[in-house]
Amino acid sequence: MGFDGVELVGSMALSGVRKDRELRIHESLDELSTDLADYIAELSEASVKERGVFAIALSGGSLIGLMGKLCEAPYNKTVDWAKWYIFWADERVVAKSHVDSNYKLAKDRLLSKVPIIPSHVHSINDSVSAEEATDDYEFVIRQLVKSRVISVSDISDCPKFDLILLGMGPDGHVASLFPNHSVLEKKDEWVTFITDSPKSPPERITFTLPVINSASNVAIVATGDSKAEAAHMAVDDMGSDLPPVPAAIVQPLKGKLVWFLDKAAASKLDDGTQVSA
Ligand SMILES: O=C(O)[C@H](O)[C@@H](O)[C@H](O)[C@H](O)COP(=O)(O)O
Repeated sequence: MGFDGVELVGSMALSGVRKDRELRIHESLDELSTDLADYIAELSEASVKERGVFAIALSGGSLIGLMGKLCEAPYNKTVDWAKWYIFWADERVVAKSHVDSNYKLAKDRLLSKVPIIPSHVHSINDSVSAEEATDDYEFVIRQLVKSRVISVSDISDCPKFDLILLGMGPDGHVASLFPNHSVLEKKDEWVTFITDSPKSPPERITFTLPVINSASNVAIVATGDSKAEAAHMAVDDMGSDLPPVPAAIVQPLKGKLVWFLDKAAASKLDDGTQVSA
């Protein structure tokens, strides 16, 4: 089966059809962090109950700091960490010990503080080229789909992660899918790479849009004034004249999309005054 559904989702964004997503807008970063931790813990519990495992993909940036409450009570004790399998929706092509590494960020701030099984942490190979690391990573994911650690989508031939967590840049990029970049057109691969990222560092590995849109759950977490315009362009109906920002094309085919925003990032939304309880 091809990726026709993903193309349909793309054209829905272009034609301005109202998108199916939940907005969670918070007064403070503290409230947002608590809600994000609750959301992740609930999805983990549901997935472990249903499948016995929880396959979660992380991104880099401020998202990881905002997940920090997961390391604290009650989550550090109540989450079934041994059932977590960790992946990266995108990674910078640098050594794992490099300050720019998304793996290092997650390890330092989150993974080293909770009892995750080290062999369940599927980071990207940092000792080969971007192209080889991409092939390696897709191979690893294919093996884990075969062994059902990751489900497979019934409507695309993509893996179906239980949760993909994305940050969003001020230009509306998610993972390493940048606006007006040919990486947005990649449909036949699960994982791809770029060597000309507008955000440093230039070499990056990323899930493709079909993989993101095949997940059971996708969350986009964006905070601060600098994200307000991109959030507006991604969340609100922009008509058909403008090319959609990458975050606007994140529309899970069958899964659920939740946006976590603070008031600053939501300040330009058509209904951005609605703060979550
Ligand atoms: O490796 C990366 O650079 C990311 O995965 C990228 O997609 C990030 O999530 C956004 O740029 C938002 O980052 P901030 O939340 O730090 O602005």
